[in-house]
Amino acid sequence: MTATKGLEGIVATTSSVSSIIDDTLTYAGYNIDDLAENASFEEVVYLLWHRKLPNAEQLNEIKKQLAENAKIPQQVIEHFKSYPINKVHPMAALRTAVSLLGLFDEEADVMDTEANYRKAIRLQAQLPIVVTSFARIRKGLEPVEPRTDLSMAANFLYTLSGNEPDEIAVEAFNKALVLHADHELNASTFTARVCVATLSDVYSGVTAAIGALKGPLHGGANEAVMKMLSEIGEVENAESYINEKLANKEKIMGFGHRVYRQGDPRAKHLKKMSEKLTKITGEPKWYEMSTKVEELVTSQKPLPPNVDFYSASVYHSLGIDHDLFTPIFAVSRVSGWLAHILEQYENNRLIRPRAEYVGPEKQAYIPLDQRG
Ligand SMILES: CC(=O)SCCNC(=O)CCNC(=O)[C@H](O)C(C)(C)COP(=O)(O)OP(=O)(O)OC[C@H]1O[C@@H](n2cnc3c(N)ncnc32)[C@H](O)[C@@H]1OP(=O)(O)O
Ligand SMILES: O=C([O-])CC(=O)C(=O)O
Repeated sequence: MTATKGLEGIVATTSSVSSIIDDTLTYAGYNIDDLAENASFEEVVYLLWHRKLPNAEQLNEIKKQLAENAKIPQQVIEHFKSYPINKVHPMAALRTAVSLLGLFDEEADVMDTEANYRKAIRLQAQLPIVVTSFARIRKGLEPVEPRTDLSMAANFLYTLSGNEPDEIAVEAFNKALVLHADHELNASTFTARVCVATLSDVYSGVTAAIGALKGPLHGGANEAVMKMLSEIGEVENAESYINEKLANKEKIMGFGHRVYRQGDPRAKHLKKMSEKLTKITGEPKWYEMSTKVEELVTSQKPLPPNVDFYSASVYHSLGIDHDLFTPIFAVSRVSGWLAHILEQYENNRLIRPRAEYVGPEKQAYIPLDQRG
């Protein structure tokens, strides 16, 4: 038995949710470029869960279900208020809140297909409101109730700021949600599948996935990118900053990918948005600095930017706090986690690989009083 470090190249399951073939990403066969230009996030949620685009009636139905289930229990709000609030990372709060939501869902442990679908709707609807409520409570503000007449993208921005967002912001945020929704067997999705393959419940699967997304080698990279850009500060500092990092063999956040070799197809959409939004906000330096960093990294290493790189300046331009970037990733990616969780239940087998043992062998037991 020989281990493959990081399971690179190992095909661990079949799936019809999304695919990455020859650097092309599709959701249920639909190219991400097409979806990014045309689809609403709600359509994508339906697509991932049903593997077909909804007709008008089906789209209205899922929108209605999501809108009707968006309010979060008061107990979650009270829980947030009890935290050492400024010391808690919003991803930790989200992870805890999803676990808590499970306590107030009477169907949490009901395992039939219909009940699991209803839980998927509730989680998809409530996650954005969990994030925006936490973001407001830590600033001493009351949560804003979601509106039933707004899209998911608009409702997120509305419940975050309390003001109805403009069309450009909603369009950009919707596109970001579409682009982050699913990505084959990434680390958090794999985590979710491993968890529910024990026949554990949907809340456990999503809680586990949030934990995996939090790390800076995965979803946490978008916050780390903004930290790096803030440290660089001005375009003219980029060269010395990046060269020093590369010379010290430090990783540049937002670059590289386990699967893509030629580049992440989502990055170009976020790059375009970054250019547009940073101009609108009068802070083009974030885009200029980002393109300079891209030029410096790619001229020295075969490491194109991934989805996390330009999303940082996009979210910053929308006025979003930097530590909410990864929770926003989760607000979108929960759609993919749920699609994979439902798919896992439909054709389940326990996921239990092997380890190549590299420890000492044939040890004789030493009584406690004889050990050094
Ligand atoms: C949504 C997402 O999860 S997208 C990914 C988000 N994560 C990041 O942006 C963090 C930065 N990137 C990385 O850490 C990696 O590229 C990963 C985690 C995305 C992929 O990792 P892996 O496929 O395991 O590649 P691994 O980390 O083994 O790197 C291979 C080589 O490339 C180098 N490398 C990989 N990424 C980077 C980077 N961003 N900056 C500098 N060097 C890098 C490594 O140092 C290593 O070099 P070596 O062979 O000389 O030791
Ligand atoms: O697929 C991966 O390894 C990481 C990624 O890009 C994602 O989850 O969107």
